[in-house]
Amino acid sequence: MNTRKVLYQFGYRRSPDQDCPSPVRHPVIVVGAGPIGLCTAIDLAQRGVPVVLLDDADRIGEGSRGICYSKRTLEILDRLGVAAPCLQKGVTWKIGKVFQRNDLLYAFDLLPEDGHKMPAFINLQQYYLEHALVKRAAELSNLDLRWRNKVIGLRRRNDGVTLTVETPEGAYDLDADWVVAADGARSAIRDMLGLAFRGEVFEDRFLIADVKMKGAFPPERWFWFDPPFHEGHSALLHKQPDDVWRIDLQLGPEADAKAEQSPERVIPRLRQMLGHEDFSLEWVSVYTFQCRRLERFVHGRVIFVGDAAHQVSPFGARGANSGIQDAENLAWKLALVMKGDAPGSLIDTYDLERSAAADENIGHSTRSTDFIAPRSAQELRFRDSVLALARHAPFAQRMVNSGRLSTPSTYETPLSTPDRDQWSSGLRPGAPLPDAPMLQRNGQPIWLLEALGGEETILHVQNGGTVPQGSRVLVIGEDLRDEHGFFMQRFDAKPGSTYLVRPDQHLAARWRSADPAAIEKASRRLKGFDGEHA
Ligand SMILES: O=C(O)CCc1cccc(O)c1
Repeated sequence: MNTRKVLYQFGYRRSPDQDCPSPVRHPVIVVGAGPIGLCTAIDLAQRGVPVVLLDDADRIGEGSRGICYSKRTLEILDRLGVAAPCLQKGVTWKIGKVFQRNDLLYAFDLLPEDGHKMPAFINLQQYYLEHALVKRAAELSNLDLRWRNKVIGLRRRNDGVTLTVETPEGAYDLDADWVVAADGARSAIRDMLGLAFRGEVFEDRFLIADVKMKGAFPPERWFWFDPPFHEGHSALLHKQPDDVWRIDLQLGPEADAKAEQSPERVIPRLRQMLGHEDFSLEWVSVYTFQCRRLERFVHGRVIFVGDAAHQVSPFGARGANSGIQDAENLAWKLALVMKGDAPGSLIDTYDLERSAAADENIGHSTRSTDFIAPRSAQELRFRDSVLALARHAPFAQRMVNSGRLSTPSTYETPLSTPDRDQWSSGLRPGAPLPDAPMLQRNGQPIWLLEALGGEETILHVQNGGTVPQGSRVLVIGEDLRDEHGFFMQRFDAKPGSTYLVRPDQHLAARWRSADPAAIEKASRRLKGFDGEHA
C-alpha cells in the first residue's frame, strides 16, 4: 500500500555542463523540484533570472502530502501561471465544521465576502500541483530542470557555491552565485552545512489515510473532538478530487506506527468512522510532527525555503502554503539584487520577514496541536472545559482550536514606510493587498492582483491633480475602474489616495495625497536602499 504509484515519469537528460572541463557557473541553482523549489525557480525565471533546478528523483509519485492550498497561495500560483489547472481540478471549499462527539459545536466560513478572484481554499493532491508546475517550468526557456541530479557535495566560496552533482552517468561540479535549498524536511543541503533546527517534536502519532469512495459528505473541512467512532481522540476529514478523501486520525503517543498502517488495523477504524466498507485505500501512513525552524534562513549564498527551513504540524495547512510564500518573498529580492537594482542586504530581509512568518506559523501550529492532542492533565482539563463551554457560549467557540487555517503574514519590516496619515481599513504597510474586481480602459474585467502582476507599482486614485511618477503607475478611475466599490472600501481609498506596492503584492507605503519625494524615498526603501538595511 505504501509503495508509491508513479504518476508522472520524467527522463534524465545529459546536460552540456557535464562535458565541460571546468564547472559551469550559473546565477541561481535551486535544489529540490517539489512545489516550493518549482515555485521559486518559475518565479525567478519569469523575472528574467536564468535558473537551474536540480532534483534527485525523476518522477512524481502518489503519496500522503500537502492537500490544502489557501487563497494567497492561489494568488501567487496565478501569477506563476498555474492557478487555472489547479482550480479546475481542485475541490473548492470555505466552510469548516467542528464537532464534539456527534454534536456540531460551530461552523465557520473562511471567506464570507464576494469580490475575490480566488476561493478561500482548494484541496488538491500535491502531485497535481507539482505536475502543473513542471508543465509551466517546461514553458520557460531560461529554466533548466534536471532530473536525477542529486547534490552530494557543497563548497561555499565568498562569491558563490560549488555543488557536486551525481547523475546516472557520473558526478559533475557546478558553480552558482546563489543556491536555494528547497530540498524538503530532510534537506541534504542543511546537513551538508551542519545546521540544526530549534523547536519542538510532538510525540502523538496520527494515522493519515487517503480513501477512495463515493462519499456523501459535502466539500467542507470536518473536525471531531472525541467522536463516537474514535473515542478519546480527534479526527479530520477533507474532500479531494477523484473521489479521494483525506482522513487524519489521532492515535496517541503509544501507537505502534508499523502495526497501525496494516490494512487489518486501518480498515476497521475507517469502517467505524464511515459506517461502511465500500472504499479502497489509496495511501496510508502514520506520522508524528515537529514545530521547528532553522535559526537563520540565509547562510551566505545558500538560502533555505519551505520545509528545509521550517516545519509545522499539518493542522492549519501552514506547511506548503508558507513555503510558497517563502518562494515569492525570495524571488523578487534575488532578482533585483542579481540585476544590480538593489543592495545585497535586501536578501537579509527575506530572512527577517520569512523567519517572523515561520514563528507565526509555528506558534499557531503548536497551539493547535496542544489543543488537539493535550500533553498534560492540565492542558486536557483546559481543552475539555473550553469544549464544554463552547456548546452554549459563542465566545468560547473562538477558544476552540482545531487548527487555525493558513493566512499570509503582514511583515513588520524595514522595507515598509510607516503611515503618516489616518487610515481605517484593516490594510496596513507590510500586509498582502486584498483583491478587487476592476474594469480595464477597454471595459474588460480584470482582477486587481492580475493587473498588479509582479512589478513594483504605484496605485493612485484619480483626483484631477497631478499623477505621481514611477516606473509603473496604475490610476484608479482611468487604467482601472472600481465599478462595484470594492477597491475604495478595502483600501479605505479617497480621491488622491496613493499606494506603493511591492513586487510580491504587499503594501510598502500609502499616502492620502501623492508626494513625489516621499514616493521616491519609499520606493528606494522597499528595495533595501534606505534605513538599517541600506
Ligand atoms: O485542515 C487542516 O487543518 C489541515 C489538513 C491537512 C493538510 C495536510 C496534510 C493533512 O494530513 C491534513
